[in-house]
Amino acid sequence: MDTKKLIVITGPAGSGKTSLRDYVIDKYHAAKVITHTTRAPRDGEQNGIDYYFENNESFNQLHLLEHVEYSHAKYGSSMEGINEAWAKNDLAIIVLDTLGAATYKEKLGDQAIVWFVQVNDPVILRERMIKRGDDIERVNQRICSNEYKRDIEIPDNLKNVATIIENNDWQKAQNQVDELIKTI
Ligand SMILES: Nc1ncnc2c1ncn2[C@@H]1O[C@H](COP(=O)(O)OP(=O)(O)OP(=O)(O)O)[C@@H](O)[C@H]1O
Ligand SMILES: Nc1nc2c(ncn2[C@@H]2O[C@H](COP(=O)(O)O)[C@@H](O)[C@H]2O)c(=O)[nH]1
Repeated sequence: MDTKKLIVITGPAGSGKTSLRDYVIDKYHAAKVITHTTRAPRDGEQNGIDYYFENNESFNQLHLLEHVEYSHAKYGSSMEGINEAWAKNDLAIIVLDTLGAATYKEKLGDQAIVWFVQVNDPVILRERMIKRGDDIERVNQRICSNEYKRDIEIPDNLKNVATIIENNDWQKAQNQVDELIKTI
């Protein structure tokens, strides 16, 4: 059995995927897989830490395992990125949209452990994004995007694959993650 595992965190924008990823990194020392995007950095985001920020030209030159468009920006991840993370720790972690999560499950099989983060009221998602400091126009544009609408609920192809993490309450979500980590 392969000892290297990849936790794939997916779910709606604002649900808390990145917060839970950082929790797993801080507490369990999982290695972060940094992905690439053409979207502009948010306040406080740093190149090479939060994302590799690309322009269209540099993005098109990357050798990616998968790539998607999400609310008018491009996102993509590479096998090199996964291997770099696995070189640091047998447990790696990546945040992806639901299309990417399905692709990883297909390509990595049991090595990919998929978690779908959700909240019980979508109104909370917008509030969290605004509170995070996101530009309101960009939040509104995102909410209108097909990708945002698609990822609000777990898609059929992930229903038998992903474990749902309820993130209405931060402490409860952390407790659920602690239990899940024990099963890996
Ligand atoms: N349980 C929670 N209760 C209240 N606020 C939360 C909770 N979990 C996360 N947050 C906050 O909500 C905001 C969005 O969280 P986060 O950035 O982790 O979401 P995300 O799913 O990664 O979003 P995106 O896909 O838009 O990048 C952050 O400001 C975070 O601190
Ligand atoms: N399929 C992929 N999805 C990715 C990748 N990197 C990030 N994401 C997902 O995109 C949306 C938007 O991200 P945001 O940081 O702008 O809020 C979100 O669902 C991310 O999980 C990737 O390389 N491939």
